[in-house]
Amino acid sequence: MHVSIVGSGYVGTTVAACLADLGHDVTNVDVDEDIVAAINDGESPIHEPGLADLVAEHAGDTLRATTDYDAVRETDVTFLALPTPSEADGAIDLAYMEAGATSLGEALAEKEGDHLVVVKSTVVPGSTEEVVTPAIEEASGETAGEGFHVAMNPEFLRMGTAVEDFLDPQKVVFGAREPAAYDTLGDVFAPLVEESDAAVVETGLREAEMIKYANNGFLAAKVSLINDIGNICKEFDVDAYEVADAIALDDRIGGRFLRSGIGYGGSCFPKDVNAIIAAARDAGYEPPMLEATVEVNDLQPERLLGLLDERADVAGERVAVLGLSFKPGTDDVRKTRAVPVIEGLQERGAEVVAYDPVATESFAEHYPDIEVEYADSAAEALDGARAAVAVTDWDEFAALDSEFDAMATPLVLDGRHIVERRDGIEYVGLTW
Ligand SMILES: NC(=O)c1ccc[n+]([C@@H]2O[C@H](COP(=O)([O-])OP(=O)(O)OC[C@H]3O[C@@H](n4cnc5c(N)ncnc54)[C@H](O)[C@@H]3O)[C@@H](O)[C@H]2O)c1
Ligand SMILES: O=c1ccn([C@@H]2O[C@H](COP(=O)(O)OP(=O)(O)O[C@H]3O[C@H](CO)[C@@H](O)[C@H](O)[C@H]3O)[C@@H](O)[C@H]2O)c(=O)[nH]1
Repeated sequence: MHVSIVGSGYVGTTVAACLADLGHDVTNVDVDEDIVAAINDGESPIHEPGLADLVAEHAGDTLRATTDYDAVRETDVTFLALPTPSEADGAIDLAYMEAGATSLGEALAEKEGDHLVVVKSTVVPGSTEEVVTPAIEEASGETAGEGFHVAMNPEFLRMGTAVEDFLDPQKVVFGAREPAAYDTLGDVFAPLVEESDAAVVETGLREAEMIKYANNGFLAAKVSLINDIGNICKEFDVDAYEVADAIALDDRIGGRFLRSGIGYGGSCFPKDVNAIIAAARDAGYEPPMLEATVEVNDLQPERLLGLLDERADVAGERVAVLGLSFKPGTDDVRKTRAVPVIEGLQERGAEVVAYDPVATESFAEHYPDIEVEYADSAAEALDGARAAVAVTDWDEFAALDSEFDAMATPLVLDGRHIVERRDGIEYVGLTW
């Protein structure tokens, strides 16, 4: 099939390269000329394991990119993989969706025959019908269900394992109103569904939109619940990881997402939980569980710094921060827990020296107002430090050993259950 993907960021590039790999002919449309040039040069514009190989293999053949929306007319289906950021109050900002839908509509105005538009971005219930569809109708002069059709297909891939997750999903969700839309989506995903054990969920547009928020809300709440339990554990000198391992044996609970610590970050959980809370409030419902999810998450960095305060006054002292990315395996620093930790340390007058195996550059670019010293290795960060705070569970932090000997005082606060306890360090876990 001929498929176009509008927006070529983390999701758009991954989906495009994977669909090309599954045998489709794919065109990426993006406003960013550097991204377009990179893809056409056979290079991935983002860092994701396996993606560079797929882009290199298919670019110039069944994968291409352009800034020209007219290219969508040569395709049967267009996925919108545009940003859906937060407004100041956490509500979803649909401006990129509206702009993209308008440009798409203008291009479709001159297309003969059917076209399926699929919202891939994470949007609150009603957005596809009430914002995206009218924008396309207005710009194209066509009516949804006649000149073009609309569907919603949320994405569940994770950063760091995006290619693997997209190609081997547990489910694919097709939201639509017309049987023909399910059929077309079925054709796009057929090679993937045949190769994986993915369940196919056919549902309505609003249900598909909500499934994405329910998925992320549930997982974020699971992290906050184990953090809440972990904070209780700490008060009673109980190891929350031993507790988690035991409750995980109950398959109604399951073992995933039970790692307590400094909380969730990233471009999805914080944004999506806040967006669905804001949408619920707007509709007249205050969701206490999701509000508590955010509250507990905001508490964790301060809990860790509180444990530091009980042991050391870091004013004027060098403190090492280990990890800047929001999780291991990525250089993504959006909503990383490193920010509240560094800010909290600086409020206490500490001189922060930070180290991350891959995310230093993106952190410095993303947070130009945060002034810290960046180290080239964990050993360099630890050298002369009064204390160390582990923020990201990079494997290499588990292997640290004699590096701690160079600290001024070997006080190690672990926010991720990653540092190995050893003789000679004062080890403090957040929930264990
Ligand atoms: N990143 C993830 O892990 C993930 C996973 C699942 C769902 N999502 C959702 O997918 C959506 C996209 O997220 P992302 O992380 O890929 O975003 P991103 O910021 O990485 O990429 C968005 C791309 O859209 C382009 N763009 C902006 N305006 C445009 C326009 N008018 N026309 C064409 N291109 C335009 C940007 O240049 C950028 O390349 C969001 O709704 C997000 O919540 C993200
Ligand atoms: O037991 C756990 C598991 C995760 N986390 C933290 O939770 C955050 C999110 O982790 P993860 O879900 O692995 O990363 P994302 O790439 O943000 O993926 C989430 O967000 C995506 C965007 O919506 C969805 O597509 C994915 O399904 C969903 O897992 C990170 O800060 C993790 O450190 C914990 O603290 N404890």
